[in-house]
Parts: sequence; C-alpha cells; structure tokens
Amino acid sequence: MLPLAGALKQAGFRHSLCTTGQHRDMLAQVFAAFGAAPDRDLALMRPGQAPVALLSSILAALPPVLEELRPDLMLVHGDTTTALGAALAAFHAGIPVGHVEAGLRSHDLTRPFPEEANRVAVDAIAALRFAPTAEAAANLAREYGAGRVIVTGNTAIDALLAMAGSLPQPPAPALPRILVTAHRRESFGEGFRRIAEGLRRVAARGDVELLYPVHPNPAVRGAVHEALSGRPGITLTDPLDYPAMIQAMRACRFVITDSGGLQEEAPALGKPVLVLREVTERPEAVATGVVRVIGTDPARIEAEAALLMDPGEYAARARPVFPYGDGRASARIVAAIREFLG
Ligand SMILES: CC(=O)N[C@@H]1[C@@H](OP(=O)(O)OP(=O)(O)OC[C@H]2O[C@@H](n3ccc(=O)[nH]c3=O)[C@H](O)[C@@H]2O)O[C@H](CO)[C@@H](O)[C@@H]1O
Repeated sequence: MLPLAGALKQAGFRHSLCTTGQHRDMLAQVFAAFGAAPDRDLALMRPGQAPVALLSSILAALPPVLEELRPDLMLVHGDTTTALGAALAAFHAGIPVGHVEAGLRSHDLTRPFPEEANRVAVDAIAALRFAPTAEAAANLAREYGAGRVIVTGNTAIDALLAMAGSLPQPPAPALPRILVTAHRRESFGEGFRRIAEGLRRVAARGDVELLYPVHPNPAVRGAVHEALSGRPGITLTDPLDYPAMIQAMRACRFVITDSGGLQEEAPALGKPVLVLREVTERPEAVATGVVRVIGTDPARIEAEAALLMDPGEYAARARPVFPYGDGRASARIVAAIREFLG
C-alpha cells in the first residue's frame, strides 16, 4: 500500500495510514524501507491470537477512528483479517471501500484459509474493486457484474520494482541457493511434515543450499525448527526485511513456497517458483510456465527441484514475466479514485 499512499499524496489527496498491528514486528521494517510511518497504529496483535479474535478487536477499535477521520474512502489490500475487519468497519460506517488486489480466487473457500473467504467477503463489500489481472476482473464480473471493476495490476509489483531498482545486484552465492517459505494455516500439521520431508530430500542432494526465512507465527516456527533445524544444507533464519527478501529472491536459483506474494514477485525477477499448495489464486504465472503448483508430496518436491537443477529445463523456465503488473498500478488506482470521488 505504500506506493499507493505515495501516489495519493502526489495527486493531492489527503490520506491517513492506519495499521492494525497484525505482524507488527514485520511491518516496522517495511515502513522504514520506504521512509514512511503509520499515522495510526491500533496495536491489536496479541500473542497466540486467532484470526477471528483479531477480527473482533478490529471491529471494536476502528469505529471511533472512522468517526474522527470521516474519510471519503477506505482502501484495503489483499486477503488478511485486517483487510476484512477494516472493510466491514467502513461498510458499517457508510464509508465506501476500495479493494486493492481484488478478484483473486482459488475457488475453494477453505484454501488458503482464511484468506480465500476474506477476499470474497471484502470484494462483496467493496465499492471499487482494483483487479490485478484480467482474469481476476473476470472472476469479479461473474460474481457481481462488470461495474466498478478496474484492472490496475497489483501495487505489490509497484513496491517490488521500485525497491529492486534502488538496490545493487546481489553477489552470487557459492552453491546454487533455493529460497523457501511456508506458513499457510491449511498446511499446519501433516502438510508441514510432508513439506519438511521434501525439503530434507532436496538438501540431501548436496549440491544446493536452502535458505528458509521462517514466519514468526509460533505454530510455524516450532514445527519448522523441530523438523529442519541443524540439517546440513538448510539455513533457517528469522523473516528477512523487505529489501533483504528482494535480494534473496534475486540471488536464488528458484523459490519453493506456499506464499502468495512470492508467486507474483519471484516471476517478476525471473525466478521459477514451485508452489506447495494444491490450488492457487494466481493462475497467470502458472500459464507462463515460470510457476508450477506441486502440492506437498515429498517425492514430488524432490523431483520438481531436481528438474530445476537441470540447465536446459532451468533456462526454459527462468525468465522475467509480469502478469501481475507493470509497476504502474498505483497511478491507475489514483485515477479511478479521482473519477469515483468526482
Ligand atoms: C493467501 C495469500 O496468498 N495471501 C497473500 C498474502 O501474503 P502471504 O501470506 O502469502 O505472505 P508472503 O507473500 O509470503 O509475504 C508478503 C510480503 O512480505 C515479503 N516477505 C516475506 C517473507 C520475509 O521473510 N520477508 C519479506 O519481506 C514478501 O516478499 C511479500 O512482499 O497476503 C497479502 C496481503 O494481503 C496478499 O497480498 C497475498 O494475496
């Protein structure tokens, strides 16, 4: 959202940046990287808080803020519980909602959980739906008709290209590096055990190193450290700050992940992605061949990683593709907002 905030400011709109504090430790460094700061920090994150408890705190904390600020529009991004809570609170206050990253659908309400349901609910409420792709816009048109859907690209790609452009080319690692992230709720338990076994098999090749920045959610951290800590060829780290994450993507050979953002970012940086999910809401990069959805079967993870170690196969699948935006999403969103507010 920070590129969009910058574009709004430049266009002469007054805005107020409000954070709920969901993932607050990961948020501070993002603001720092963009030289920005929140205007309001609701500081609602509590240890061990389930998404539904966070949702109820947002619904309690936001109304007085909205009452005070009385905005003409509330903008939310993506599929977090924060986005859902903010959209609901704005809707109840009679404030129109603009949804950035609208229309993504895995078409399975339980995967990713709870994000798919969050997206559907936010889109239902939104007065303006900013779809990253034509396919996302088509999903919205099927559900709500074509009105108030604008294909803009994702502001996440604005952020990525701006930040990557300001960083030097990272040095090449000694051994080919595979960047790994996995933190989806629907993978907790058996899914993580299978993913860990797959990663151990990949590391056992001996000709690669795996770099895994581990999500701070205690349910993720515990399981990952127990399964993978101390394994040769596997480095577990704390989450990387955003510029370091971009450098890690640029320096790696390919990415293995269940994340959503990385399915957009890594292809824009020319890196193949193996997705540890059964379904994705981002089919566009899959269609280019740069991203492949492989599930969590350890043998499949091992085999797909082996394929990407093959020079010919790699050359065919490692190229920059930009299905999720050209870095100008914020400008398009600002133009649409200007028209909407009149
Ligand atoms: C279900 C799903 O697909 N939802 C996605 C979800 O994102 P997610 O939960 O899949 O999260 P990630 O994509 O992994 O990361 C987020 C960002 O943080 C960077 N990052 C990551 C690890 C690290 O150590 N250092 C970092 O800097 C990374 O590069 C990226 O920019 O929420 C977003 C908001 O609503 C949605 O837009 C998006 O649909």
